[in-house]
Amino acid sequence: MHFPTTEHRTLDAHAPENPLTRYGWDEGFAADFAPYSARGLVPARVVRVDRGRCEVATADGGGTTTVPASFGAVSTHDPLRRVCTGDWAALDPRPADGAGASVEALLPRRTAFVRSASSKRSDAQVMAANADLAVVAVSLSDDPDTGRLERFLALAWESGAQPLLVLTKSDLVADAHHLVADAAEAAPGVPVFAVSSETGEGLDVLTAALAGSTAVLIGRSGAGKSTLVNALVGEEVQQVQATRDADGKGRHTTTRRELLLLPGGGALIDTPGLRGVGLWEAGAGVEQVFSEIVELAGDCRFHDCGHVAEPGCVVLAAVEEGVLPQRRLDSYRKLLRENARIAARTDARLRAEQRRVWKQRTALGREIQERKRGGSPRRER
Ligand SMILES: Nc1nc2c(ncn2[C@@H]2O[C@H](COP(=O)(O)OP(=O)(O)OP(=O)(O)O)[C@@H](O)[C@H]2O)c(=O)[nH]1
Ligand SMILES: [Zn+2]
Repeated sequence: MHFPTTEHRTLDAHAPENPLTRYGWDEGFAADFAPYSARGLVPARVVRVDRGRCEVATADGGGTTTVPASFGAVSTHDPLRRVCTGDWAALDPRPADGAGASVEALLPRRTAFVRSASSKRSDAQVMAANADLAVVAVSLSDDPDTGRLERFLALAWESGAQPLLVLTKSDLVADAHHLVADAAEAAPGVPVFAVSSETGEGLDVLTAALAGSTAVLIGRSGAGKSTLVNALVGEEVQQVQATRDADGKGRHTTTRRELLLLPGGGALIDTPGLRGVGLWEAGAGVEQVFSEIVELAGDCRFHDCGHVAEPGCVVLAAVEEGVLPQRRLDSYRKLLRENARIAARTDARLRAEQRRVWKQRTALGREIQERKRGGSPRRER
């Protein structure tokens, strides 16, 4: 049978698929969105944030729209509440005042990949929202740095997404098998893939693992992330992207921290190479990375055992018996300490913020008192 393409569409018995399904829209998000639908708002996925503007994909038309990244009545200084790539936004497509479309609210994030913005400051930075998978890319050609891998995995777990470990550049090593085994030891509960973007080895398996999910790709600079993204996205999608540009020029470079659709299904959020990653309140993530130690620790005599020299310490016994590598225990302690330091810094920041709010309130209180006494307020608020 042969149908002309247009007729084929109208004859199709199935309801047309919501274009946002490709972007990860599902029943759960639809349920969260119901109150916004009632207000005439439409769902949109943030595919890119850049200098106060964000690019969003909506259900109508094949393209994306650029709207201001700020939202809500109150502008917030809390970085965790800023629009970020992967967010689901409630968009007002046609505000009454005739202004352009705007973001009115964000759906609650299922997951958030957060790191501290710099090692010196206690700022959090959300790199990606609503990723189902957190793909940690590590090059097989680099000297293995298990400590760094464990740190990346702690962040990945902490995001709430399921971590995957992708060992890149497999074409550069003769025997990847033992390297894969070493990495797997540091990554309990994490599926491990060895791939080469050069030869294509392992890409089909990875493509299948990513299908139907939103994944965020993280890893240090030079790990081969861009090359992997290009290999996974392929020529075809780049062209689709190019033709949908309004000016018809198209983009030929991959913009970092952009949500890209994969031809095999699913979406991928690329992030810029992280020279180092600071943990951000990653206590739960650290416990996940060292789940075998946490499990052992449940049998230590003291429930607050530090696994240093305590009697009846099952963790130390496991090291003694050669079941648990000493390196793993050292690494665990190191990341716990680092996380505690960051938590303390965050507390200090919160205290400072509370002081500021308290000062404002006192000033406001004074103003009200003065007004009651008939004095004029000292400043407009
Ligand atoms: N042989 C080989 N080289 C690769 C492979 N993947 C990436 N490379 C090379 O590794 C280098 C770094 O790759 P990129 O893709 O730029 O790494 P990146 O992780 O995106 O780095 P940043 O952009 O700094 O975050 C480049 O010279 C790539 O050509 C691979 O599978 N095999
Ligand atoms: Zn112990």
